[in-house]
Amino acid sequence: MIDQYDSMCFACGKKNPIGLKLEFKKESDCYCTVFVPREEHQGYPGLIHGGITAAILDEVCARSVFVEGIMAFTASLNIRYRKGIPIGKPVTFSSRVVKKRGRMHEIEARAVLEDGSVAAEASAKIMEALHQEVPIS
Ligand SMILES: CCCCCCCCCC(=O)SCCNC(=O)CCNC(=O)[C@H](O)C(C)(C)COP(=O)(O)OP(=O)(O)OC[C@H]1O[C@@H](n2cnc3c(N)ncnc32)[C@H](O)[C@@H]1OP(=O)(O)O
Repeated sequence: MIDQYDSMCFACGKKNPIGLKLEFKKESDCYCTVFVPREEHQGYPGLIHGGITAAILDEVCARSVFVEGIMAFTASLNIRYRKGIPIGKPVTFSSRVVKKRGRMHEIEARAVLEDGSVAAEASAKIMEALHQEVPIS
């Protein structure tokens, strides 16, 4: 069912022709995806556009709630860009839940380069929707 639901998502939709087609996996205490930026994701020459980084950080945060079968929206997203992310090299984006209070999930995420250095960090507030109509099992 999730495939049907997310087919046109810019970040993860398998049918979105201009999408990033990210695939995610859940590990013990985090949720992650690996992305290799291409030239069309560039801002300054040789470096990924910060908006693409933001989109992936947003996705890895919100989706970590969504995969639990909870319809939720990003209420806020704060990013610290520490290093430029080069085109053509794998970047690992991961998130973890820090706190949950009521409908609000506080999530932290990071983008890590091949050499293990942190290129970007994010903190997000992901709010459960009032009407939970998520067509996933
Ligand atoms: C398809 C498969 C892929 C799935 C992954 C998709 C990933 C995509 C993730 C996204 O990018 S979602 C798109 C970007 N986000 C949005 O478009 C959300 C737009 N905003 C909203 O829909 C609503 O504002 C929102 C659902 C976030 C909250 O509205 P509600 O009506 O549910 O809550 P309300 O505004 O009444 O606030 C409830 C409480 O939370 C508090 N609150 C709301 N936003 C807050 C915030 N940002 N920070 C702190 N507190 C906040 C608010 O003050 C209040 O506190 P109290 O209960 O104490 O009064």
